[in-house]
Amino acid sequence: MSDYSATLDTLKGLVPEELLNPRVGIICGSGLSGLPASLKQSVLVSYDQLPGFVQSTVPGHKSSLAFGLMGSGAGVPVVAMLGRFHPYEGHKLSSVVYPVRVMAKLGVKDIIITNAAGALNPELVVGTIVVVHDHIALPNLTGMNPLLGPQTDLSLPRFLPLSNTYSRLLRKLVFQAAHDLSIERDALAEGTYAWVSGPTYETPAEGRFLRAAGADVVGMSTVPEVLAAREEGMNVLVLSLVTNAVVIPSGYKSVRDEFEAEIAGTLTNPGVDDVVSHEEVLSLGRLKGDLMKSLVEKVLEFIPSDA
Ligand SMILES: O=P(O)(O)O[C@@H]1C[C@H](O)[C@@H](CO)O1
Ligand code: HPA
Repeated sequence: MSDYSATLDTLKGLVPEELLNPRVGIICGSGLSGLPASLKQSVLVSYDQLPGFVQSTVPGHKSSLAFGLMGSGAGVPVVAMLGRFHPYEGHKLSSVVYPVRVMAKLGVKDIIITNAAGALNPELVVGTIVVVHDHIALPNLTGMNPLLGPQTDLSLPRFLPLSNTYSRLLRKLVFQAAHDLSIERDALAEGTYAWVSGPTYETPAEGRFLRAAGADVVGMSTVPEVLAAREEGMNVLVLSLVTNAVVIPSGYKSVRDEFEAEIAGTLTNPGVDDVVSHEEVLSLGRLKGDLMKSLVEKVLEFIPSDA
């Protein structure tokens, strides 16, 4: 059984009391660790100081929690993970969601989870921020669910409904925030996130499979955190930054056709296999980090204190 009290006691020794009851939790996705850059009264606690925390090992993820006040005016008390944990790093699912459970014990009511994701929906342009309204989690459907195991906390539900996972109120606030900030309409979309384990990116056929199943974007994180947050009773908002396209709209190009065109001397447009890289993912995070930051800050202004 996890010893949250050791983590909480350590935090009490490192973070001033007035910052220790954050209302909102934030998880920064790949390349998005600058989200809380303008925190007021910011206090950083590195994960290696915290019992129960593992380390983020992925480039673009820092291993620290940031406490502080975010947004305009007095600001909203938040705690932000500047780097997250992924199962593909070798972390157990219970470790991946441990910080979310700590956030719940600190009193977090609303959690804003961000990630970098590949577009499956060909209408989604790279750079779009997708407000996630649903998910498909093949790992969950095949027995890799962070809520599996003996029920150690009887106050939490054993059978968690997922039909209302993504808070309608918080999703609407994103569009209100975008409207207030005069962000162009096409910069935002709504969609379904498919969780895969990674660390491999999808083959084109896997991309088509996930698209056919109804997913708009795909990524290697988020869903475990969402499940733990919902189990803990938090309101959940997920924002996915589209960093690359997974399904190439033109689909598969036959190499036989290409060969035959080549020998007939009619080949004009030889096929190329697009590949995605983590560097590309991070560079999009840098490009769109400020937009994501202003959006999140504006949403914070609107979240009712009793939501
Ligand atoms: O932590 P997130 O989901 O933002 O990171 C994505 C998924 C992989 O960790 C990585 C692949 O580039 O980016
Ligand atoms: N697939 C899975 N995870 C990702 C991708 C992708 O194309 N891009 C960023 N994270």
